[in-house]
This record gives sequence, structure tokens and C-alpha cells, in this order.
Amino acid sequence: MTETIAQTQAMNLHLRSGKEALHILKDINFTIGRGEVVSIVGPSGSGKTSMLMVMGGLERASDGLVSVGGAALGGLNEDDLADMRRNNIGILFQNFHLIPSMTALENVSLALDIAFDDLPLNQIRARAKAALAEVGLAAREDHLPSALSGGEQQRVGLARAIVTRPKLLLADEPTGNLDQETAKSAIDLLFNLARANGMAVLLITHDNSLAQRADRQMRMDRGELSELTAVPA
Ligand SMILES: Nc1ncnc2c1ncn2[C@@H]1O[C@H](COP(=O)(O)OP(=O)(O)OP(=O)(O)O)[C@@H](O)[C@H]1O
Repeated sequence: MTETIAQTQAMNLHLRSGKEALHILKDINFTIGRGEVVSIVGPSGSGKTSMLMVMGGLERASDGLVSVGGAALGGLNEDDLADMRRNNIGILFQNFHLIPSMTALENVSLALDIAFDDLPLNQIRARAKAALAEVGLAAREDHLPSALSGGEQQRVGLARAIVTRPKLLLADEPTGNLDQETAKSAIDLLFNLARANGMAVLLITHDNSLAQRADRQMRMDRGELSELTAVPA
């Protein structure tokens, strides 16, 4: 049995919109193991991003258990939650979210600097350079995001997400802004890095062909998460 990296048990998320109480995530029981890639598909507004926010410690569940790297998030105060996030979790966004005034190397270095405040500068640079090399961007490390293509920016985003060696990588529509071919090579890279580093990956996507490449496929529908089983041919 593989090591459990993250899980939820009987987890619910309620949010309030004006006077209306919304039940966004409903009784979610989910487990992801070391090195496992799990995809979640589902209609717009069904709760996929909310699930990712809860798993990433960016949104607190209303009830039930959420644990990442063996720590129950509900029992952590804000500082400990932030530490847990920085040390265990990487996030890859659809819009890359790079800092426009910083070079590729500075963007990746910043994530490390924030995660480990006592890491010497020369080690930060060396590790950030190595992460950029891993995504094939060693030659572009001094470029600003505006001088990089969409695919390259997403690779910088990937280098930034993995530079801290997170146990769990959360990816929200990571190829949504890329053309098909660039998207495919970005995902090949993501999967290869995840497998090489034993990272668990939770991938949200609208793209069925992408979802099918995961080890396990799940579907979110009106806040309910279910396992998708392969339909026999
Ligand atoms: N902060 C919030 N306050 C109130 N409602 C919210 C909040 N965040 C999300 N919602 C609602 O929760 C529901 C789920 O949203 P979520 O973004 O998780 O869906 P999604 O499946 O990721 O959608 P998409 O595929 O369009 O990104 C939606 O009805 C949304 O309007």
C-alpha cells in the first residue's frame, strides 16, 4: 500500500453568498497516495477549484477531516497552516501567476526563499537554476515573463511549483491557456516530473483526453465527488 499523501473524510464546505448558504462540497471522501496522479473533471461551478483550495489549505473545510502529509489541517493555526502549505504543497495555475517584474530565475527563487527562510542565497539560486533546467529552461532564466511564450511561462510556473519538492502538486486547468501541442508537452513534463519525484498530483481539467492520462479519474458534480470507472468497450 502506498503512503497516503493527502486525504479527506466526510469533508463539507459551506460558503455564504449574501443571505444564501451554499453547500459547495458535499461529504467528500478522497485519498491520494505518493506518486499518484488523480484527475478531476466536471461542469463549471461544480466545486473543482473549491476542492483544490481545501486540499491546498487555502480554504478551510466547514467540517470533516482534511489531512496533508499526515497533518490534520483543521487543527493548525494560520501560521502552521502557511508553513505546511509552503513545505508540502505546490500549486500550478492556469494563468501562471508569475511576477511580471521578476526574471524566471527570480520567480522560482522567491518560492524557495519564502518556503525556507534560512536557506543561504547561493543555495536558493542553485536549486532554482536546477529546477529551471529540469523544465528545459536553463537558457531562459534571465528572461522576464513577458519575453517568454505561454508554454515557457507555464514551465516556469512548474519549476516554481516543484522547486520546494512538495509532496502534493495541485494543478488547476494548467493547460487551459495553451494550444494543444504545447499543452501536451507541458503535461508530459508534469507527469514525468511527478513520477520522477514521487509527487502526488491532483489535476483539475476540462480536457477529457488529459484526464484519461491520470492513474485515477474522478468527477465532480454539484459538489459530489465520485470515482469514474472505465466503461467497457
Ligand atoms: N468565495 C465564494 N463565495 C461564494 N460562493 C463561492 C465562492 N467560491 C466559489 N463559490 C461558488 O462555489 C461553486 C463552485 O465553484 P468552483 O470554482 O469550485 O467550481 P469549478 O468546478 O472549479 O468551476 P470552473 O470549472 O468554472 O472553474 C460555484 O457555484 C461558485 O459560484
